[in-house]
Amino acid sequence: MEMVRATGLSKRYKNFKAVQELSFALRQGEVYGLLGPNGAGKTTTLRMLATLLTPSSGTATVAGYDIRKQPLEVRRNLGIVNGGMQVYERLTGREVLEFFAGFYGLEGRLFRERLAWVTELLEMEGVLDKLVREMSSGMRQKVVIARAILHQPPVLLLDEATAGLDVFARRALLEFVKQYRALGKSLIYSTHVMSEAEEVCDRVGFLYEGKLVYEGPAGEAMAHGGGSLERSFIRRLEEVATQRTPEALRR
Ligand SMILES: Nc1ncnc2c1ncn2[C@@H]1O[C@H](COP(=O)(O)OP(=O)(O)OP(=O)(O)O)[C@@H](O)[C@H]1O
Repeated sequence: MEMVRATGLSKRYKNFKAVQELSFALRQGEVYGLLGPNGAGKTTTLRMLATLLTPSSGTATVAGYDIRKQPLEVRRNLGIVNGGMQVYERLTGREVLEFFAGFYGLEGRLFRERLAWVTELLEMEGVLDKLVREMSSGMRQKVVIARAILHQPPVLLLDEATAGLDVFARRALLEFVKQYRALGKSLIYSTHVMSEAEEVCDRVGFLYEGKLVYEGPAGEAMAHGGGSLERSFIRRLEEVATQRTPEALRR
């Protein structure tokens, strides 16, 4: 089953084409790596899927719901972790989660059950009663992820989720990705860190200047780079860049 289906998804900022005619699918129970260098259009793509940005053309479905016509249903079925770890500095982890749970109508016993669920899944016992302003980056990131999955969305979008994390927090994040997938959930994992993609992604798409220039199973992509996803990625992007360069400049 397809949990996300993008069809000709595009975003223009004035005359600049940030995302061009993107078509791809996220299947149930897989981690799809959206891989691209800075500025390739990863964040723009994920924000459109999460109904935080309106596409210029094209559309997508999330869990079968159209992002343009059914944004509320889309939001109910999706969680997104993007753009830093800003959370309310003066609240404790528990208070942050209680606040967000309200948006999903999770109260009383249901909230306590979900809190127990995320606490165990993310190993965040020590974080709940700490003030956000006293938390490390890794602890903050756990709160950010916890708030994105309190409603147990079938689709989770992670945008450069390991940026700024130390080795332990990064490891915890990667293990969480695998565990969330093991629950039958579907994830889009955006990154430019190829070693992370090698570890957690089932399929990958290479995004370059707003276009999908390669898509395939992670193993196949690695094989194109002699066993290295990084080599495969660089090779493909160089190929595309060369094709684009006028003949005269190539000589
Ligand atoms: N609001 C905006 N107005 C104009 N241009 C924008 C806007 N937001 C993004 N862009 C441009 O669109 C392109 C794609 O940006 P986007 O943030 O989606 O890339 P990204 O792949 O997530 O990169 P990064 O890894 O650096 O976050 C970039 O060239 C960026 O400068």
